[in-house]
Amino acid sequence: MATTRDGTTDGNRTDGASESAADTARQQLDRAAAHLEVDPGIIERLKHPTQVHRVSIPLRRDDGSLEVFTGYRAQHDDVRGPYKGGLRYHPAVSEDECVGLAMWMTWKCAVMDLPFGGAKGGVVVDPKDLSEGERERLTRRFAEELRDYVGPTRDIPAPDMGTDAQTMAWFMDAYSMQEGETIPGVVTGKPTVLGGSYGRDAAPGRSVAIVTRETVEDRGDDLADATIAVQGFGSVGANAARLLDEWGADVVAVSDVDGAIYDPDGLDPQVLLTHHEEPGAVSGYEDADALSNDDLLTLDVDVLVPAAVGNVLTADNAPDVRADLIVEGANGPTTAAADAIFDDRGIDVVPDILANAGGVTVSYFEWLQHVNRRQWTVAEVHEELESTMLSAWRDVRREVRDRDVSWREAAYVVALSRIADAKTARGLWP
Ligand SMILES: NC(=O)C1=CN([C@@H]2O[C@H](COP(=O)(O)OP(=O)(O)OC[C@H]3O[C@@H](n4cnc5c(N)ncnc54)[C@H](OP(=O)(O)O)[C@@H]3O)[C@@H](O)[C@H]2O)C=CC1
Ligand SMILES: O=C(O)CCC(=O)C(=O)O
Repeated sequence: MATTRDGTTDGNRTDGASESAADTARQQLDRAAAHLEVDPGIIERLKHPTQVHRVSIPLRRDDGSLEVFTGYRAQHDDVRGPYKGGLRYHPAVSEDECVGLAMWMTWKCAVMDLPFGGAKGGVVVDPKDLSEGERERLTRRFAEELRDYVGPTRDIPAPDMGTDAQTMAWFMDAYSMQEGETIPGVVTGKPTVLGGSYGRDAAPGRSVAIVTRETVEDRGDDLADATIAVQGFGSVGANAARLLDEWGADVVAVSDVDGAIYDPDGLDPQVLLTHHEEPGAVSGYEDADALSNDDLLTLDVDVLVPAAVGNVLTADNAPDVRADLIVEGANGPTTAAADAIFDDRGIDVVPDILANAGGVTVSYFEWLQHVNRRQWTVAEVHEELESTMLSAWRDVRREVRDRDVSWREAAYVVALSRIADAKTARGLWP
């Protein structure tokens, strides 16, 4: 059983809630399927991953001792293209969490109309407890253990929580050494010197900001008048907060794993540093009020952006949430029970599979750049991302209006229709 950084010991949870990521994903699938005429066999099939690989990763620690870590790669569905999804290093990683996250990747790639399926993996480890050398050795051994299951046309990992471009470079190098040739296409989210795309690091946060801007304006409000609370000031949260601030919104609260800071007059996310930039900088910040991560979620703000871990919005705190709009930066921050409460309370929740999809979208751009052997400028990446996000956001909004359903159901309707059509066209799918 894993011990999480916040002290809980439930192997499937990051917050001790009773709904696992796979439970949530299956309940969301059932709710959305009710709006579509899809063969029930296809829906049943989509409740199960195609394969889950569990590997043991021996690591020689710097002090000479040997520790064995557990890693997973869940491959959910590949009807539309190779499996695609990140690798997470976090103490609460579990098989069940990887399965739920892999399911969300399948819908995310379909809602963005990308030619990929869904996968997710990770290692049960707190990367902050490892030296850089230990992280490199762990990643190389993980890549060796996954060698038979990944590849540019099979399954393409990318960064997620606790991993970054450097992790992808080590993974790509270890895989390439085993294969006997350089194979950059085995991962995306690489450093740009190895064929990575400009703008990939900031892309999930950028898409959260774009989706927030569009949805706020669609509700008839002005982004410049909006107050925003962001849970998690890491890759997704900090990039979203900085862009929203640049576009005129007031980011009044942000947090890291140790707690939140709040200033009703607005923080300056441009000067606040992430843990990666300076460890402890957010919770150690002194010119704002200190709050708990739980308190941040119930602040009286216009927009709440949960951008840290899963299952933070539950049946327990959903009745106390005061935001009018929730935009999911993290994967799976809202349990199905909380979703139903938000529905009843008229609080719109723009789902993860649309909001944070900028990451996998720029991963797709990286793949295109690799195939064409031409690197795009950051301006080209931003322009393409903006237009791809707007097109997906409009597809989903059309379903929200036409079917009078929630944003999550609408996004699932778009995704599921495309997946079901692909399964039907390929034929004999069972
Ligand atoms: N990176 C990517 O490409 C993508 C990530 N996502 C999702 O976004 C979420 C965040 O990922 P990412 O930004 O990459 O991760 P990072 O590790 O860069 O940042 C995570 C942030 O959340 C904080 N945090 C960690 N644990 C907790 C906790 N228990 N309670 C509150 N805050 C916590 C961290 O604090 P501290 O700084 O102290 O560590 C950090 O500020 C995840 O759900 C991930 O799956 C979605 C799409 C793409
Ligand atoms: O870029 C990718 O392939 C995957 C990103 C990811 O893991 C996610 O969107 O949750």
